[in-house]
Amino acid sequence: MHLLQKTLEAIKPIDRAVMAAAQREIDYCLKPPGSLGKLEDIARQIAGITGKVHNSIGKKAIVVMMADNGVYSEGVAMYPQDITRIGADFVTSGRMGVNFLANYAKADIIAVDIGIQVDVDLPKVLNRKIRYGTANFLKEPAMTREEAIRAVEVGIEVTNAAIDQGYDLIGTGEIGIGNTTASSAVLYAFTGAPIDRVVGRGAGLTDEAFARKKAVVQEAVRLHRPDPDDALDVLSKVGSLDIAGMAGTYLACAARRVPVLTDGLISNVAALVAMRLKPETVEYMIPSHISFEPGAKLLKEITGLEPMIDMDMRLGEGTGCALVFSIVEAALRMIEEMGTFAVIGKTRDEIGDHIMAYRGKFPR
Ligand SMILES: O=C(O)c1ccc[n+]([C@@H]2O[C@H](COP(=O)([O-])O)[C@@H](O)[C@H]2O)c1
Ligand SMILES: Cc1cc2nc[nH]c2cc1C
Repeated sequence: MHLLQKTLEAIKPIDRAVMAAAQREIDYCLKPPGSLGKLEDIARQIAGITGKVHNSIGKKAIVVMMADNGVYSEGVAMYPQDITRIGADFVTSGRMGVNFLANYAKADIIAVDIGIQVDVDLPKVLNRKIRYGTANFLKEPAMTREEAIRAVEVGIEVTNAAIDQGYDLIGTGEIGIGNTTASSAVLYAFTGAPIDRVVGRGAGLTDEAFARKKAVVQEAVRLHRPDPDDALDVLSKVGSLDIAGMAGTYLACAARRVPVLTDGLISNVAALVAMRLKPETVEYMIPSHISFEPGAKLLKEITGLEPMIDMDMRLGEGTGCALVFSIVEAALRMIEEMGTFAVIGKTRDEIGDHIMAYRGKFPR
Protein backbone atom coordinates (compact mmCIF):
# COMPACT_ATOMS: atom_id res chain seq x y z
CA MET A 1 0.00 0.00 0.00
CA HIS A 2 1.18 3.53 -0.71
CA LEU A 3 2.71 5.41 2.23
CA LEU A 4 0.15 8.20 1.87
CA GLN A 5 -2.77 5.79 1.98
CA LYS A 6 -1.29 3.94 4.95
CA THR A 7 -0.72 7.22 6.80
CA LEU A 8 -4.24 8.49 6.15
CA GLU A 9 -5.67 5.24 7.46
CA ALA A 10 -3.56 5.44 10.63
CA ILE A 11 -4.98 8.83 11.61
CA LYS A 12 -7.61 8.55 14.33
CA PRO A 13 -9.38 11.19 16.43
CA ILE A 14 -7.58 12.31 19.55
CA ASP A 15 -8.54 10.54 22.78
CA ARG A 16 -11.59 12.27 24.29
CA ALA A 17 -11.51 10.17 27.50
CA VAL A 18 -7.92 11.19 28.25
CA MET A 19 -8.84 14.80 27.48
CA ALA A 20 -11.64 14.59 30.05
CA ALA A 21 -9.20 13.13 32.59
CA ALA A 22 -6.73 15.94 31.87
CA GLN A 23 -9.52 18.51 32.22
CA ARG A 24 -10.28 17.11 35.67
CA GLU A 25 -6.67 17.63 36.70
CA ILE A 26 -6.61 21.11 35.16
CA ASP A 27 -9.78 22.06 37.06
CA TYR A 28 -8.34 20.68 40.30
CA CYS A 29 -5.46 23.17 40.08
CA LEU A 30 -5.96 26.08 42.48
CA LYS A 31 -7.49 28.62 40.08
CA PRO A 32 -10.93 29.55 38.77
CA PRO A 33 -11.95 27.12 36.02
CA GLY A 34 -10.77 28.20 32.58
CA SER A 35 -8.70 31.03 33.98
CA LEU A 36 -5.50 29.89 32.29
CA GLY A 37 -7.29 30.23 28.95
CA LYS A 38 -5.56 28.74 25.95
CA LEU A 39 -2.89 27.17 28.16
CA GLU A 40 -5.64 24.88 29.42
CA ASP A 41 -6.72 24.12 25.86
CA ILE A 42 -3.17 23.16 24.91
CA ALA A 43 -2.67 20.92 27.97
CA ARG A 44 -5.98 19.16 27.27
CA GLN A 45 -5.32 18.82 23.55
CA ILE A 46 -1.84 17.35 24.05
CA ALA A 47 -3.26 14.85 26.55
CA GLY A 48 -5.74 13.78 23.87
CA ILE A 49 -2.94 13.55 21.31
CA THR A 50 -0.48 11.50 23.36
CA GLY A 51 -3.10 9.54 25.30
CA LYS A 52 -1.44 10.61 28.59
CA VAL A 53 -2.58 13.14 31.20
CA HIS A 54 1.01 13.93 32.19
CA ASN A 55 3.18 15.24 29.39
CA SER A 56 6.49 16.95 28.83
CA ILE A 57 8.40 17.74 25.66
CA GLY A 58 11.71 16.00 25.07
CA LYS A 59 12.96 17.29 21.71
CA LYS A 60 11.56 19.92 19.35
CA ALA A 61 12.21 20.32 15.63
CA ILE A 62 11.07 22.59 12.84
CA VAL A 63 10.85 20.85 9.48
CA VAL A 64 11.67 23.48 6.84
CA MET A 65 10.54 22.54 3.31
CA MET A 66 12.31 24.43 0.54
CA ALA A 67 11.21 24.62 -3.10
CA ASP A 68 10.92 26.95 -6.08
CA ASN A 69 7.86 27.97 -8.01
CA GLY A 70 7.58 28.21 -11.80
CA VAL A 71 4.88 30.86 -11.53
CA TYR A 72 7.69 33.21 -10.45
CA SER A 73 8.28 33.99 -14.13
CA GLU A 74 4.91 35.82 -14.18
CA GLY A 75 6.36 38.64 -12.08
CA VAL A 76 4.38 37.73 -8.93
CA ALA A 77 7.33 37.99 -6.53
CA MET A 78 9.79 40.77 -5.96
CA TYR A 79 12.93 38.98 -4.81
CA PRO A 80 15.38 36.98 -6.94
CA GLN A 81 14.49 33.30 -7.03
CA ASP A 82 18.02 32.59 -5.87
CA ILE A 83 16.91 33.49 -2.34
CA THR A 84 15.44 29.99 -1.97
CA ARG A 85 18.86 28.38 -2.55
CA ILE A 86 20.59 30.99 -0.40
CA GLY A 87 17.99 30.35 2.29
CA ALA A 88 18.96 26.67 2.27
CA ASP A 89 22.55 27.69 2.90
CA PHE A 90 21.67 30.24 5.59
CA VAL A 91 19.16 28.07 7.44
CA THR A 92 21.70 25.25 7.78
CA SER A 93 24.46 27.61 8.88
CA GLY A 94 22.34 29.35 11.50
CA ARG A 95 21.83 32.69 9.79
CA MET A 96 18.11 32.77 8.91
CA GLY A 97 15.30 34.34 10.96
CA VAL A 98 14.11 30.97 12.18
CA ASN A 99 17.58 30.13 13.50
CA PHE A 100 17.78 32.71 16.26
CA LEU A 101 14.25 31.89 17.38
CA ALA A 102 14.85 28.14 17.24
CA ASN A 103 18.11 28.60 19.17
CA TYR A 104 16.24 30.56 21.80
CA ALA A 105 13.61 27.80 22.00
CA LYS A 106 16.30 25.05 21.99
CA ALA A 107 14.73 23.53 18.89
CA ASP A 108 16.50 21.82 15.99
CA ILE A 109 15.94 22.52 12.31
CA ILE A 110 15.47 19.82 9.72
CA ALA A 111 16.03 21.42 6.31
CA VAL A 112 14.63 19.66 3.24
CA ASP A 113 15.25 20.41 -0.43
CA ILE A 114 11.96 19.16 -1.85
CA GLY A 115 12.21 21.13 -5.10
CA ILE A 116 14.78 23.92 -5.25
CA GLN A 117 15.39 24.81 -8.90
CA VAL A 118 19.13 24.07 -8.73
CA ASP A 119 21.21 21.33 -7.14
CA VAL A 120 21.99 22.23 -3.56
CA ASP A 121 25.09 20.54 -2.33
CA LEU A 122 24.96 21.30 1.36
CA PRO A 123 25.68 18.56 3.88
CA LYS A 124 22.94 19.60 6.31
CA VAL A 125 20.19 19.85 3.67
CA LEU A 126 18.28 16.63 3.09
CA ASN A 127 18.07 16.10 -0.66
CA ARG A 128 14.53 14.93 -1.28
CA LYS A 129 14.05 16.87 -4.49
CA ILE A 130 10.94 15.83 -6.43
CA ARG A 131 11.75 18.12 -9.36
CA TYR A 132 13.63 21.35 -10.09
CA GLY A 133 10.82 23.70 -9.06
CA THR A 134 7.22 23.48 -10.20
CA ALA A 135 6.04 24.40 -13.68
CA ASN A 136 4.48 27.81 -14.28
CA PHE A 137 0.86 27.05 -13.41
CA LEU A 138 -0.42 29.92 -15.47
CA LYS A 139 0.60 27.80 -18.47
CA GLU A 140 0.50 24.17 -17.29
CA PRO A 141 -0.22 22.26 -14.07
CA ALA A 142 2.39 22.95 -11.38
CA MET A 143 3.20 19.23 -11.19
CA THR A 144 1.69 15.86 -11.94
CA ARG A 145 -0.60 14.14 -9.47
CA GLU A 146 2.10 11.50 -8.94
CA GLU A 147 4.64 14.19 -8.08
CA ALA A 148 2.20 15.78 -5.62
CA ILE A 149 1.71 12.43 -3.91
CA ARG A 150 5.47 11.83 -3.80
CA ALA A 151 6.00 15.29 -2.31
CA VAL A 152 3.42 14.64 0.41
CA GLU A 153 5.16 11.33 1.06
CA VAL A 154 8.53 13.06 1.40
CA GLY A 155 6.97 15.14 4.17
CA ILE A 156 5.64 11.97 5.79
CA GLU A 157 9.00 10.17 5.53
CA VAL A 158 11.12 13.02 6.83
CA THR A 159 8.71 13.62 9.73
CA ASN A 160 8.46 9.92 10.59
CA ALA A 161 12.26 9.80 10.72
CA ALA A 162 12.28 12.83 13.04
CA ILE A 163 9.71 11.20 15.32
CA ASP A 164 11.80 8.01 15.32
CA GLN A 165 14.73 10.14 16.51
CA GLY A 166 12.68 11.26 19.52
CA TYR A 167 11.28 14.61 18.40
CA ASP A 168 7.93 14.92 20.14
CA LEU A 169 6.92 18.46 19.21
CA ILE A 170 7.17 19.49 15.57
CA GLY A 171 6.90 22.86 13.83
CA THR A 172 6.31 23.48 10.13
CA GLY A 173 8.34 25.94 8.09
CA GLU A 174 9.24 26.71 4.48
CA ILE A 175 11.36 28.86 2.21
CA GLY A 176 10.37 29.34 -1.41
CA ILE A 177 10.23 32.52 -3.42
CA GLY A 178 6.81 32.73 -5.08
CA ASN A 179 5.14 30.31 -2.69
CA THR A 180 2.57 32.84 -1.48
CA THR A 181 1.15 32.88 -5.03
CA ALA A 182 0.80 29.08 -4.92
CA SER A 183 -0.69 29.31 -1.41
CA SER A 184 -3.25 31.87 -2.50
CA ALA A 185 -4.11 29.82 -5.58
CA VAL A 186 -4.72 26.72 -3.45
CA LEU A 187 -6.86 28.73 -1.05
CA TYR A 188 -8.77 30.28 -3.93
CA ALA A 189 -9.31 26.89 -5.57
CA PHE A 190 -10.70 25.45 -2.32
CA THR A 191 -12.91 28.40 -1.40
CA GLY A 192 -13.60 30.69 -4.37
CA ALA A 193 -13.48 33.48 -1.76
CA PRO A 194 -13.17 37.13 -2.89
CA ILE A 195 -9.68 37.59 -4.30
CA ASP A 196 -8.72 40.29 -1.78
CA ARG A 197 -9.26 37.79 1.00
CA VAL A 198 -6.82 35.30 -0.49
CA VAL A 199 -4.03 37.29 -2.13
CA GLY A 200 -1.58 39.53 -0.26
CA ARG A 201 1.74 41.12 -1.08
CA GLY A 202 3.83 38.17 0.11
CA ALA A 203 7.43 39.16 0.72
CA GLY A 204 6.61 42.57 -0.82
CA LEU A 205 5.15 43.79 -4.14
CA THR A 206 4.48 47.00 -6.05
CA ASP A 207 0.82 47.91 -6.64
CA GLU A 208 1.18 46.84 -10.24
CA ALA A 209 2.67 43.45 -9.43
CA PHE A 210 0.07 42.94 -6.68
CA ALA A 211 -2.72 43.42 -9.24
CA ARG A 212 -0.91 41.01 -11.52
CA LYS A 213 -0.62 38.43 -8.74
CA LYS A 214 -4.40 38.52 -8.18
CA ALA A 215 -5.04 38.13 -11.90
CA VAL A 216 -2.59 35.21 -12.13
CA VAL A 217 -4.28 33.38 -9.25
CA GLN A 218 -7.74 33.84 -10.74
CA GLU A 219 -6.64 32.95 -14.26
CA ALA A 220 -4.76 29.80 -13.17
CA VAL A 221 -7.77 28.46 -11.28
CA ARG A 222 -10.07 29.31 -14.19
CA LEU A 223 -7.70 27.54 -16.59
CA HIS A 224 -7.12 24.28 -14.65
CA ARG A 225 -10.48 24.02 -12.86
CA PRO A 226 -9.03 22.08 -9.90
CA ASP A 227 -11.64 19.98 -8.13
CA PRO A 228 -12.07 21.56 -4.66
CA ASP A 229 -13.16 18.16 -3.33
CA ASP A 230 -9.89 16.58 -4.44
CA ALA A 231 -6.98 18.09 -2.48
CA LEU A 232 -4.38 16.30 -4.60
CA ASP A 233 -5.92 17.76 -7.74
CA VAL A 234 -5.73 21.26 -6.24
CA LEU A 235 -2.17 20.69 -5.00
CA SER A 236 -0.88 19.34 -8.30
CA LYS A 237 -2.51 21.97 -10.51
CA VAL A 238 -1.90 25.21 -8.60
CA GLY A 239 0.10 24.21 -5.50
CA SER A 240 3.77 23.93 -4.68
CA LEU A 241 6.20 21.27 -3.57
CA ASP A 242 6.79 22.84 -0.16
CA ILE A 243 3.06 23.01 0.56
CA ALA A 244 2.79 19.32 -0.35
CA GLY A 245 5.72 18.39 1.89
CA MET A 246 4.30 20.36 4.81
CA ALA A 247 0.94 18.64 4.36
CA GLY A 248 2.89 15.39 4.72
CA THR A 249 4.43 16.61 7.96
CA TYR A 250 0.95 17.26 9.42
CA LEU A 251 -0.30 13.85 8.31
CA ALA A 252 2.71 12.03 9.79
CA CYS A 253 2.34 13.85 13.10
CA ALA A 254 -1.36 12.96 13.26
CA ALA A 255 -0.68 9.33 12.37
CA ARG A 256 2.07 9.08 15.00
CA ARG A 257 0.11 11.08 17.60
CA VAL A 258 2.61 13.93 17.88
CA PRO A 259 1.53 17.58 18.32
CA VAL A 260 2.42 19.82 15.37
CA LEU A 261 2.46 23.61 15.16
CA THR A 262 1.21 25.66 12.23
CA ASP A 263 3.09 28.78 11.15
CA GLY A 264 2.19 31.45 8.56
CA LEU A 265 0.18 31.59 5.35
CA ILE A 266 1.92 28.76 3.50
CA SER A 267 1.95 26.49 6.53
CA ASN A 268 -1.76 27.06 7.16
CA VAL A 269 -2.60 26.38 3.52
CA ALA A 270 -0.70 23.09 3.89
CA ALA A 271 -2.71 22.45 7.07
CA LEU A 272 -5.89 22.95 5.05
CA VAL A 273 -4.65 20.50 2.40
CA ALA A 274 -3.92 17.92 5.13
CA MET A 275 -7.37 18.48 6.63
CA ARG A 276 -9.00 18.00 3.26
CA LEU A 277 -7.12 14.71 2.91
CA LYS A 278 -8.09 13.63 6.44
CA PRO A 279 -10.26 15.94 8.58
CA GLU A 280 -9.08 14.47 11.92
CA THR A 281 -5.58 15.84 11.23
CA VAL A 282 -6.67 19.24 12.58
CA GLU A 283 -7.01 17.75 16.06
CA TYR A 284 -3.21 17.33 16.16
CA MET A 285 -2.47 20.90 15.09
CA ILE A 286 -1.61 23.73 17.45
CA PRO A 287 -1.70 27.17 15.82
CA SER A 288 1.22 29.50 16.54
CA HIS A 289 0.87 33.06 15.24
CA ILE A 290 -1.42 34.72 12.72
CA SER A 291 0.40 35.92 9.63
CA PHE A 292 -0.07 39.47 8.40
CA GLU A 293 -1.16 38.02 5.02
CA PRO A 294 -4.94 38.45 4.40
CA GLY A 295 -5.35 34.75 3.59
CA ALA A 296 -4.39 33.92 7.17
CA LYS A 297 -7.67 35.34 8.50
CA LEU A 298 -9.70 33.33 6.03
CA LEU A 299 -7.75 30.21 6.95
CA LYS A 300 -8.44 30.81 10.62
CA GLU A 301 -12.16 30.89 9.87
CA ILE A 302 -12.03 27.72 7.78
CA THR A 303 -9.73 25.62 9.95
CA GLY A 304 -10.99 26.93 13.29
CA LEU A 305 -7.37 27.15 14.45
CA GLU A 306 -7.22 30.17 16.76
CA PRO A 307 -3.66 31.58 16.73
CA MET A 308 -1.88 32.10 20.05
CA ILE A 309 -0.16 35.34 19.15
CA ASP A 310 -0.44 38.21 16.67
CA MET A 311 3.00 39.73 16.06
CA ASP A 312 2.45 41.14 12.54
CA MET A 313 4.98 38.54 11.36
CA ARG A 314 5.04 37.29 7.79
CA LEU A 315 8.39 35.61 7.35
CA GLY A 316 7.46 31.95 7.29
CA GLU A 317 10.39 29.53 7.85
CA GLY A 318 8.63 28.27 11.01
CA THR A 319 9.42 31.47 12.94
CA GLY A 320 5.98 31.53 14.60
CA CYS A 321 6.35 27.89 15.66
CA ALA A 322 9.72 28.61 17.25
CA LEU A 323 8.21 31.48 19.22
CA VAL A 324 5.20 29.50 20.42
CA PHE A 325 7.13 26.35 21.41
CA SER A 326 7.72 27.93 24.82
CA ILE A 327 3.99 28.58 25.31
CA VAL A 328 3.25 24.93 24.56
CA GLU A 329 5.95 23.71 26.93
CA ALA A 330 4.76 26.11 29.62
CA ALA A 331 1.18 24.83 29.28
CA LEU A 332 2.34 21.31 30.11
CA ARG A 333 3.86 22.45 33.41
CA MET A 334 0.45 23.43 34.82
CA ILE A 335 -0.75 19.95 35.80
CA GLU A 336 2.74 18.99 36.99
CA GLU A 337 3.54 22.00 39.16
CA MET A 338 0.37 23.73 40.38
CA GLY A 339 -1.06 23.18 43.84
CA THR A 340 -4.64 21.92 44.01
CA PHE A 341 -7.96 22.46 45.79
CA ALA A 342 -6.88 19.66 48.12
CA VAL A 343 -5.52 22.55 50.22
CA ILE A 344 -9.11 23.43 51.24
CA GLY A 345 -10.02 19.79 51.70
CA LYS A 346 -11.87 19.34 48.41
CA THR A 347 -11.68 16.22 46.29
CA ARG A 348 -11.50 16.16 42.50
CA ASP A 349 -15.15 15.01 42.42
CA GLU A 350 -16.29 17.90 44.61
CA ILE A 351 -14.51 20.40 42.39
CA GLY A 352 -16.00 18.71 39.32
CA ASP A 353 -19.51 18.93 40.85
CA HIS A 354 -18.95 22.58 41.72
CA ILE A 355 -17.95 23.37 38.15
CA MET A 356 -20.96 21.47 36.78
CA ALA A 357 -23.27 23.44 39.07
CA TYR A 358 -21.89 26.73 37.83
CA ARG A 359 -21.61 25.66 34.21
CA GLY A 360 -22.09 28.61 31.87
CA LYS A 361 -21.39 31.11 34.66
CA PHE A 362 -17.68 31.22 33.96
CA PRO A 363 -16.42 33.46 31.15
CA ARG A 364 -14.94 30.49 29.24
O1 LIG B 1 4.50 32.86 6.45
C1 LIG B 1 3.94 33.79 5.87
O2 LIG B 1 2.80 34.17 6.19
C2 LIG B 1 4.68 34.48 4.74
C3 LIG B 1 4.13 35.59 4.14
C4 LIG B 1 4.83 36.22 3.14
C5 LIG B 1 6.07 35.73 2.72
N1 LIG B 1 6.59 34.63 3.30
C6 LIG B 1 7.91 34.11 2.85
O3 LIG B 1 8.34 34.80 1.69
C7 LIG B 1 8.49 33.95 0.58
C8 LIG B 1 7.29 34.02 -0.33
O4 LIG B 1 6.96 35.34 -0.67
P1 LIG B 1 6.72 35.66 -2.20
O5 LIG B 1 6.36 37.10 -2.24
O6 LIG B 1 8.02 35.35 -2.89
O7 LIG B 1 5.62 34.77 -2.66
C9 LIG B 1 8.59 32.56 1.13
O8 LIG B 1 9.94 32.20 1.25
C10 LIG B 1 7.90 32.63 2.47
O9 LIG B 1 8.60 31.91 3.44
C11 LIG B 1 5.93 34.01 4.31
C1 LIG C 1 15.02 37.65 2.14
C2 LIG C 1 13.95 36.60 2.31
C3 LIG C 1 14.01 35.69 3.38
C4 LIG C 1 12.99 34.73 3.51
N1 LIG C 1 12.77 33.75 4.40
C5 LIG C 1 11.65 33.12 4.07
N2 LIG C 1 11.16 33.68 3.01
C6 LIG C 1 11.95 34.68 2.61
C7 LIG C 1 11.88 35.57 1.56
C8 LIG C 1 12.88 36.54 1.40
C9 LIG C 1 12.79 37.49 0.27
